[in-house]
Amino acid sequence: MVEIKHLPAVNHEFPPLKNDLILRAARGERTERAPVWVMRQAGRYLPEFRKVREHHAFFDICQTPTLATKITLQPIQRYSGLLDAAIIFSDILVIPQAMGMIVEMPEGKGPTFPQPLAGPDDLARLKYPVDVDHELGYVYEAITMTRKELKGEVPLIGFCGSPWTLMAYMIQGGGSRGGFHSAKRWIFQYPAASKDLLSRITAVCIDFLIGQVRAGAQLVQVFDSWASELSPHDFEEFSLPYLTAIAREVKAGLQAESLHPAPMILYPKGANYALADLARSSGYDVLGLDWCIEPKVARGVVGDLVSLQGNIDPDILYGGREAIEREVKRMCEGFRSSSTEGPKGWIANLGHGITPGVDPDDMHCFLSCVHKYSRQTV
Ligand SMILES: Cc1c2[nH]c(c1CCC(=O)O)Cc1[nH]c(c(CCC(=O)O)c1C)Cc1[nH]c(c(CCC(=O)O)c1C)Cc1[nH]c(c(C)c1CCC(=O)O)C2
Repeated sequence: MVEIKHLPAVNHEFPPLKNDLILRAARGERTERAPVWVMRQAGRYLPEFRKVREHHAFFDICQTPTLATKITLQPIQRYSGLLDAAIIFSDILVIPQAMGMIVEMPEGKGPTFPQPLAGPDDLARLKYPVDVDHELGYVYEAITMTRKELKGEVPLIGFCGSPWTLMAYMIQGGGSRGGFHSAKRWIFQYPAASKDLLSRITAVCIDFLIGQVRAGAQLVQVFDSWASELSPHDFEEFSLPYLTAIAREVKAGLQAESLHPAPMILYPKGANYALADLARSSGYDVLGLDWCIEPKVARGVVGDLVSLQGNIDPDILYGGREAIEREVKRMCEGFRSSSTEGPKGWIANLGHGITPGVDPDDMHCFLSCVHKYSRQTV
């Protein structure tokens, strides 16, 4: 059982936590089996989500705490006893909205910014400074409500996008389909303005993550989903310093307010070349892996400095039950530190978010297989 040593400044009454597996794994401890959750576990592959979505616009759901709570709980209820964490229903793009940008989410089309940032002069259009608690207070409300409704079954994860990934959307104006050429052009043509923008986003991320913990989040994850667009050199210049600042300032902020020292997870998709540096000096407790690196190689690179999360290819969920079982078994063996003991410092997950076409029963199979194959054998 996890003991919350410091009383939060906002003293919410939350039910006692019954399953702290993910918190222990995040702290690098050995666990009797791997805790498991799945990125985008509350979303379009679930018919119960699509049903709610039929009646509400995407960001209306995010901004309505009762609806966000209901959807956050959907996978926890459907996969009763199989998931070891909930992630608050929201989106990384609420930060650009808080900074004054319009973001739309037309059904089935992905995010759209009608007026993306065209050049450095457009930075003047952004709110500055941003009153994060005011702009994103609805996320905090959803977190507090969800934490109560979870009744201590599993911990609740809060999150935000990384500065680089958010900058990429704010300039590109949409999803990944057309590539991120405009955003990349900024870092080469306007490096100073790019850094100005990255610093502004970083400040919002810091306040937002601290606010989420204050509201009841027990872990936080930073999604650098488009780290894969950057060369190792550019990652070091345009992503890493901002990620590091977030970890440092969030931890300092939590300590200053005597808040729960929520473990911090970084998911730097496609930046496996940076794992050694990230483990040594980024300040995150857990590094999320995509599927392009073998677990044993990743562990070899990071040593015991951090916990790891991941990392099965999400498309394995389209491969049928036999393939799911075979590949989960292989993943569990890859993360095992000895042939008999349970895993140490490992949170099982996919290597990226679950995709909309997955059959929810195949997700069930994935979760059950993690329970079965990650268990200690003595
Ligand atoms: C890049 C990114 C985004 N959003 C997010 C990321 C990082 C994770 C990743 O890399 O996949 C993060 C995110 N988005 C959503 C959540 C909460 C749900 C959960 O994780 O369980 C989380 C953690 C809901 C969502 N975010 C979105 C939906 C579908 C929206 C709809 O119903 O139309 C949901 C449930 C829309 C969204 N939002 C975004 C895209 C590219 C899309 C369209 C593609 C897609 O659907 O995956 C931006």
